[in-house]
Amino acid sequence: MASYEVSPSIPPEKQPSIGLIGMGEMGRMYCRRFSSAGWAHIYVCDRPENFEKLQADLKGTIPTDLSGVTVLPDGHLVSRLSDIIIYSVEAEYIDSVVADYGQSTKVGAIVAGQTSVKSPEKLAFEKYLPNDVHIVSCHSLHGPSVSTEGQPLVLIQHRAPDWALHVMEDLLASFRSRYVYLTYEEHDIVTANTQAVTHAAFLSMGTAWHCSMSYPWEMGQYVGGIETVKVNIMLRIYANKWHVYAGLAILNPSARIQIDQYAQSVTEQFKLMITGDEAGLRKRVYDAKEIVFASSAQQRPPILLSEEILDRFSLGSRPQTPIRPRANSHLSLLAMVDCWAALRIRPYEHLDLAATPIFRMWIGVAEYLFRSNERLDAAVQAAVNDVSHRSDDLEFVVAARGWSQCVSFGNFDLYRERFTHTAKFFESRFAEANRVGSQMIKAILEAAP
Ligand SMILES: NC(=O)C1=CN([C@@H]2O[C@H](COP(=O)(O)OP(=O)(O)OC[C@H]3O[C@@H](n4cnc5c(N)ncnc54)[C@H](OP(=O)(O)O)[C@@H]3O)[C@@H](O)[C@H]2O)C=CC1
Ligand SMILES: O=C(O)C(=O)Cc1ccc(O)cc1
Repeated sequence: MASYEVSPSIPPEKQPSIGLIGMGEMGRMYCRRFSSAGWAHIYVCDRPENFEKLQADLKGTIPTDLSGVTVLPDGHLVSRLSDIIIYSVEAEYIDSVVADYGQSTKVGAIVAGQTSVKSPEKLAFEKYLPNDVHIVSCHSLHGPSVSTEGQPLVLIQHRAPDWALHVMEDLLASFRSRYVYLTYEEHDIVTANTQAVTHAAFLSMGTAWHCSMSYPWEMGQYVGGIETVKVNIMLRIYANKWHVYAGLAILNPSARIQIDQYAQSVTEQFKLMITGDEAGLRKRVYDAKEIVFASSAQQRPPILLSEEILDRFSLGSRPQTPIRPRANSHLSLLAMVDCWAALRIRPYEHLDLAATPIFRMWIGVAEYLFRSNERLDAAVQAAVNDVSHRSDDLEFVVAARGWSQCVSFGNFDLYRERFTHTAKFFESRFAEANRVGSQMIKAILEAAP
């Protein structure tokens, strides 16, 4: 394929053909977007054994939207026919899938991967793709149910001339996403800082609540304001596919360092709490605040809406008479900022460049606590002096260390067990959480400056 105008408005016979290998959540989302943008030749496949089911699914659910789409039995057929190919398969399998289909790639085609972690994808593409095809990879930095509009979309021009990058830009233009140009290596460092460590915090919350056998928002406690954000995002993550989180944590060489530091920050702060070292904890918290928030936060409007507006997205029934929040140790947040400080991670730089919606909200929650010395002092006070938080905090320490150990062992089976075990505990709440969580994310993103 040579350079040419790429737009769904040119005659169909002049349009490039698009191939999608892997028709799970992300593959289907891309397929729907390409089809409704008017691209005329879209070839898609999943595993061969899913061929009939995929045909039925695409017919049954949205018949009118999916014009231009042809379902094929496997990736060889897609690869032979397509000028631009996007692999959207599990990170764990990218090597074997590209090993199978890579040799069938059409001469001169452009190949991309949607994988959340790029190190294995890069190796697989370099190893198995013929030299006469171009590599321009991509990564939409949001989940399949979030609108693509305005969200960061990473483009990686790896083994390709400039015209091939422009073809990808034109192909994806209808998404109205914001392109972020990175190398493969930069991508993995940024996403370790933003996604992997953030997920570790939310996964730990879920594990801790599961181990306490509690749905905190149904226990008559105050779960409004920033607690609402924590609960909604935790549920959103456990409602997603386990392999997405396992892949980006285990296969990203940088992520282990971040996740390990988070567990260490949690543990060290907890030790200050239980030894009654209020001055030590306060110093540690304020030192971290100075490093992470000193300049950036004060000049920006807050990310989150007011606590009252966040209350609207609370799960469960709301009490007649509002319960005021009890002071909380906020261990998960104190440790997040401690971890950013220890690793010299600058969350606001990532926010501007390549933040996922979840990372944006997580900074928002941390910022809410750290912007106010009054709230921060209350958290430190409660952490050291109010023993009623101890059992929750202890569960959180154990959970954070467990996730860190699991990732450092690189064990996908253990990760799946841990994830699905807790996901089951929360399963009956996913539908409501997805509905309310989507509204919350939309409201927060729309309010973003
Ligand atoms: N979900 C998310 O929020 C995001 C995910 N991503 C990334 O996108 C990729 C896909 O994720 P997602 O769509 O969520 O995951 P899904 O599990 O929903 O989709 C992956 C699909 O690829 C299929 N597949 C596996 N092997 C093959 C093969 N040999 N040929 C064709 N299809 C195959 C899988 O089949 P089977 O299930 O049978 O294995 C599955 O249907 C992952 O790398 C993920 O990290 C990126 C951004 C956001
Ligand atoms: O926003 C998040 O962190 C999510 O959990 C959704 C997500 C998951 C995987 C990606 O590669 C990109 C986005």
